[in-house]
Amino acid sequence: MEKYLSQLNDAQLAPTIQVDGPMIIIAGAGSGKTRVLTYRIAYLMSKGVDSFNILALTFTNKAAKEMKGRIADIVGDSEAKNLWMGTFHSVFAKILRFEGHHLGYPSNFTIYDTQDSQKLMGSIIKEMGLDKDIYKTKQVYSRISSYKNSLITVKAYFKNPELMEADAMARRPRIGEIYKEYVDRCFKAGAMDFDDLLLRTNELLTRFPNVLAQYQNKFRYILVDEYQDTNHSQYLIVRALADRFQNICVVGDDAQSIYAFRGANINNILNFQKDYDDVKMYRLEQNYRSTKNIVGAANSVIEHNKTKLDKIVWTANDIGEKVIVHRAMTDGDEGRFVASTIWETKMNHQLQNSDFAVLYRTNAQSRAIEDALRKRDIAYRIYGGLSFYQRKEIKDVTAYLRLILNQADEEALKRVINYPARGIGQTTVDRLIVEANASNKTIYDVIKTIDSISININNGTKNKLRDFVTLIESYKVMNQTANAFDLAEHVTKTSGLIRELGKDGTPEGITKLDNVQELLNGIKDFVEGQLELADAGDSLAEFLEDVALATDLDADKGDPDHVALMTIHLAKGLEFGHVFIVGMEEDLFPSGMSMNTRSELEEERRLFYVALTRAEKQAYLTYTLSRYRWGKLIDAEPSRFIEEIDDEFVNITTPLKERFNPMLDASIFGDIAPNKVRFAKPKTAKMPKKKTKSKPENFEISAPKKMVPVSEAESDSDTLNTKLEVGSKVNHQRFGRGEVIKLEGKGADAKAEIKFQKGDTKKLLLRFAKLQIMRE
Ligand SMILES: Nc1ncnc2c1ncn2[C@@H]1O[C@H](COP(=O)(O)OP(=O)(O)OP(=O)(O)O)[C@@H](O)[C@H]1O
Ligand SMILES: [Mg+2]
Repeated sequence: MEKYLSQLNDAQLAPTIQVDGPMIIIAGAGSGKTRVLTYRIAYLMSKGVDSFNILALTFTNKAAKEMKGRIADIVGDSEAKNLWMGTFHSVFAKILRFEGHHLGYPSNFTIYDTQDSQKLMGSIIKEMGLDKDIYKTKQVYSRISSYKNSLITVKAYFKNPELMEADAMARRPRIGEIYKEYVDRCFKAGAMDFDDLLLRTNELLTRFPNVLAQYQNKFRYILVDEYQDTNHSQYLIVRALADRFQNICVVGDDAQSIYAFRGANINNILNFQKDYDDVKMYRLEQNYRSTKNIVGAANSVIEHNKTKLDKIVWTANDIGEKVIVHRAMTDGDEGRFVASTIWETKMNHQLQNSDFAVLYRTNAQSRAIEDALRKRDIAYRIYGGLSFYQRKEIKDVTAYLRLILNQADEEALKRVINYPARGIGQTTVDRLIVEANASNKTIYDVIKTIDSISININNGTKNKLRDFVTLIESYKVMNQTANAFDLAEHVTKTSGLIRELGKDGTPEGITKLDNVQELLNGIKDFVEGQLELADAGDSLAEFLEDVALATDLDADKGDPDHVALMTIHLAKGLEFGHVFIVGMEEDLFPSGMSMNTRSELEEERRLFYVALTRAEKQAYLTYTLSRYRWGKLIDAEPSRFIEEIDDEFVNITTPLKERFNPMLDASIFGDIAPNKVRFAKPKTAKMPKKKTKSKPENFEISAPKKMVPVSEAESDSDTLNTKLEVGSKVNHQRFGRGEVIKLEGKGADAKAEIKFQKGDTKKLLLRFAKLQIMRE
């Protein structure tokens, strides 16, 4: 048997080595679904399935990358490279590059990200003279997006009186017209938005049976992770592709379906058995990720949902610590609790920042946490905010690159036509747009033929427009021979972009310049990676596709040792040693907007289940008594979800006031970051060599000849005395036996430097070190 298969339990092994036919694995969090999917791919290849014939769809590009890396470890790099693996969006963007021409798209079509789409929608709303307070861009965008994901095309929309009526009732009777104009404009610009990547793939596979047959043959084995969160459009694509060979393996957990608000349909997983013949169903029950307490807590929560499949999740892992529930006064206090706990835990267990994650319901909650982490000098990273590639300076550079590839790209052109400023004003651009719409040409073509048309633009401006076209044409020429990096560097210099950013000497300006440099580095890496593959191909086009589909979760930028901050939605599928779920308050989590129906509330509960099950060792739940929301301090109440956890798995700590402790309270440090305090030279550097007079207060001594844990902070002070001295023999939970070589600090601040038998010397805060003292 292949060696890697021994890393699976029997229940996992069965679906892994089941080669043919439709199959579904429904199992709880942390039970190895993703591992099975990964190993199954390696197994298929070992059984002679050609790597070119396998398609694996994951929830994030990061997950695909990790999976591919793992498979490469088993089957070797060169084979793993042939696998088609990625998110629905990235895989189908790739197919549309090859096949989009059937639908009238150029192979170099642009992908509009959400920002581009919303900008275009905003300008259409403006051009149509609609009230922007009623036709709010974001709302119109999400409405149209939901039509697209339900495969309601413009044509279908206008055939459906109910939809039209619903929009009219919502005081937006002209949504249909906006929809039509938006679709036309994207098409004319040679652009697809995110929803198009699925909608057009569906259109392609439905309208062109030959194309469908070709991809059915190619993807003989299809695997889908996180199947519970597929939407209707994704569902149809998978069904169509798997229809011929029916070698489809989907894995998921109905209890982790959390994207209904974005069109995910839980019925896709519930009805899978009806969709195919002879579906093999597998269940995994053993959780390998979390402690018994975490698994127990998560199970007891999800029990409260009525709509669910019955599942068993158990673990053979340690019992671990109970889930800690902490009450804070305000969101500021909550942040300080998180930061100080991370700091102490790191110190006492010699952990990394990357062992911690802070999860929240809404992005707005990150600010208080960030402030507190910054004060303590703890490196963190926010995932899912504005991604690197969505920053203005980066979008400006990529807009030039997009325009070089596709001059029809309206959003790219509008971005750079007067940036850096070259005297082409908004009025001119508006006139160009009107002319382009009237003559059904692209804006770029209008400019190119500016001499032969009648347009109200003065000669001076016409010259500037001509210069702009000449500049872009010169880049196009360069693109035929130069690689993407050389081209991009040339563009940033000669377009005046770098000069423009350089004028701004503020720290923000400098950061922007650094970001542009970082982008260039990224392009360089990309190009070099491609050269390695001996596939220099159309490197610019591929780079831009990666950029358009990159989410912030995918970018591995900066110091990897950081605390991860993200919404729970984004944390799906991930795992961390220690997880803080903050803002456990009614109206926030569950969200105030999701308490009207049982199904909404149950989705919130599933979200909480996802959050809890990210933790391996320790989960913390925090709530506040009052919190700033919408600019006001409002009273908060603990979330109902806290009470839903069985008592045996939680430890509801005493209120903050009673826990007051100078060591933990950031205010006592003023501006000094505590981790600097930690490294500062102690004032009491010269400790007596032998019997020390200093008595760390919070320290309890064990009975003679017995190993007794030293109590923690809350110990009764009467029992706190110490005979601990230099030379004492101690035992530490993690580091084992050692000898005290130095003592310093007093009271809550007392530390001991201990030389452990394993060779390390560590300085530990006695208050939390849980030392056991060996007395002879
Ligand atoms: N048989 C096993 N032996 C040891 N570790 C395992 C085994 N199966 C899974 N694991 C580990 O347990 C953790 C959870 O596995 P995995 O991420 O595959 O679970 P999952 O079911 O996909 O979870 P989620 O529902 O959160 O996506 C991972 O760290 C994985 O490496
Ligand atoms: Mg998984």
